[in-house]
Amino acid sequence: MAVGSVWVAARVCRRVLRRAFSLHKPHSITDMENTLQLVRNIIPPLTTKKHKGQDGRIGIVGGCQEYTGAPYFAAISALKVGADLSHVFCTREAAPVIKSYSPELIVHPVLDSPSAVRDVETWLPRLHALVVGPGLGRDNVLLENVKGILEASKARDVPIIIDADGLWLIAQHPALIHGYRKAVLTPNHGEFTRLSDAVLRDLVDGSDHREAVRRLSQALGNVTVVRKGERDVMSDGEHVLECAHEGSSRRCGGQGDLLSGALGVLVHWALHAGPEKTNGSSPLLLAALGACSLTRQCGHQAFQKHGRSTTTTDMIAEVGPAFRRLFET
Ligand SMILES: NC(=O)C1=CN([C@@H]2O[C@H](COP(=O)(O)OP(=O)(O)OC[C@H]3O[C@@H](n4cnc5c(N)ncnc54)[C@H](O)[C@@H]3O)[C@@H](O)[C@H]2O)[C@@H](O)CC1
Ligand SMILES: Nc1ncnc2c1ncn2[C@@H]1O[C@H](COP(=O)(O)OP(=O)(O)OP(=O)(O)O)[C@@H](O)[C@H]1O
Ligand SMILES: [Mg+2]
Repeated sequence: MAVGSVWVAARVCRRVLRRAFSLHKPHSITDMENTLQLVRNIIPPLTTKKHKGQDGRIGIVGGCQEYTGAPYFAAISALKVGADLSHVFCTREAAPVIKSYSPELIVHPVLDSPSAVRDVETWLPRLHALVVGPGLGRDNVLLENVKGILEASKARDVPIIIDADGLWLIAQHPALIHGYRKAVLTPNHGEFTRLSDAVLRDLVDGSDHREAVRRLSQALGNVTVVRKGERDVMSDGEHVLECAHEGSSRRCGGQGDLLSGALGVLVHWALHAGPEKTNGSSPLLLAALGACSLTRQCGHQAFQKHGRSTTTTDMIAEVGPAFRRLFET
């Protein structure tokens, strides 16, 4: 790209960011640009010196009789963002279906087995992050196994992203995640309401999303909470970030799964980058901001091409170009 067009791209990006991100207290435009620069800072360089796996080995826990698409969307998104290996831990009957969607994924048919916790535990030392919940369903046997997987992951200090039916489990047993500083919860509107009803004693002003998210995070012992919606609002109980990056008006299923898979990789990168790259900011909040802006950019680009017929598969095809546009120009 010519120097002139690099400059124009950077300027366009800065303008987009000015509109897109805001911090809890009024901050200058420079502050916002700095925040995006911190997201860029955590992205590992592509070099010839690495071995397979170094840029991320991500596990997805989910996939059952009813839902096979959600874990696929999360797992393939993790790969497309830049992870090297993506594992899916699902039920026996979901496994051949998920395998048939893509040869890129490593699929373990263990989630409904009596040895599920041990089976996943043997993989934990090799995983950089676990995304729990996409397409998990609400079967009690599976949820019991997931409780054990969460305990084993915490004991090993593995970063955990909890989404979808994983959040259903947390709403019933908040202690499972309370105070775990390497956890990120990604509720949609309904999931956020369910969690707040379960965890918060006093009512929160529903119109003040920032305060509602901050309060929920605090009540859960400062786990990072990302509330998805017209604007994505995220907090670690102390700081609040907001992402209103232009997305699309399509609300087809699976977009949250794309976000959770992308977040798995970005959380690993952010934690691995170290404090000198994140400049004292919460690595999990930076990862969340990155995943939200990327998902919305994918929606925007896919919608420009496909309009009303846009589906999550079209958005996944945009992950590469969207990533470049946001983080590599
Ligand atoms: N292709 C697939 O396999 C997909 C599977 N999915 C899975 O489907 C399962 C259920 O996820 P859902 O997101 O449908 O969760 P829910 O079953 O909690 O919600 C069902 C629907 O009810 C509505 N709703 C719920 N609570 C609401 C509230 N308080 N206010 C307004 N509307 C509310 C929402 O429209 C929501 O989509 C999860 O395992 C999820 O991962 C989704 O990820 C979509 C794609
Ligand atoms: N009203 C909206 N306007 C613009 N973007 C939105 C809106 N609602 C959600 N999004 C974006 O869509 C993405 C997925 O959020 P959504 O609330 O659809 O998740 P979800 O319901 O968990 O999805 P899934 O169907 O995968 O379970 C997020 O990046 C979010 O920013
Ligand atoms: Mg969801």
